[in-house]
Amino acid sequence: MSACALFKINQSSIPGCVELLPNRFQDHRGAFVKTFHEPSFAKLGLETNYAEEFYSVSALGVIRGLHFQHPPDDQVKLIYCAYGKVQDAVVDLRRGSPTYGHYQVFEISAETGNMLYIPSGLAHGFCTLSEQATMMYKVSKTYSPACDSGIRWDSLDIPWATERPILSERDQTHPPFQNYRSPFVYRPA
Ligand SMILES: Cc1cn([C@H]2C[C@H](O)[C@@H](COP(=O)(O)OP(=O)(O)O[C@H]3O[C@@H](C)C(=O)[C@@H](O)[C@H]3O)O2)c(=O)[nH]c1=O
Repeated sequence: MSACALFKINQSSIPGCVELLPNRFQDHRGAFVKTFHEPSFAKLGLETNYAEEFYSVSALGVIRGLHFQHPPDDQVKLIYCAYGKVQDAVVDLRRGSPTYGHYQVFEISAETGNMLYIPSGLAHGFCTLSEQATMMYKVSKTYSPACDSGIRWDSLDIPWATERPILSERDQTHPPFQNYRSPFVYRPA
């Protein structure tokens, strides 16, 4: 684990993907958490330019994913859970990466306040573990329906918390990972 003044960093097994633990100021009113600080991100070598911010609200047992935007509108994502708890998963789609085709699973929760920094070239998805979960996103490129893509949530052996998830229609039609011809190429930092 490395640290800067505002964030502790846990490296994941997938190069470039890191878990951030922001400082949490707790008092008798509740908590105060800073989720983005440009100078700290710059010092940590993380993307500082975000083009959009959005959130989703999901019921227990929902899986959203596994999503990414392909080039030229590929995105870095910074995500956290503002309410509830999710099982989050990322998959490395970067050809030539030492972890190409590997996934990593994280538990992301409002209580822990942990965040995930997801570089371009990773597919992302999550399963809601609480009655409801609100997932917050900052992304480095705006939404591009033409580049918005996915691979099937169940095409790797990710140990999802549910076998019968609530899915969007679109998420039932993505190709499996094995059939996806990835345009992403790994570039070591
Ligand atoms: C992602 C997105 C969707 N939309 C629209 C399209 C659609 O009508 C509606 C819901 O879209 P989706 O079903 O794709 O929403 P959702 O399944 O929540 O998509 C998200 O999933 C997670 C796992 C991610 O990693 C995100 O980047 C994003 O892809 O919102 C936008 O207008 N802008 C956006 O940036």
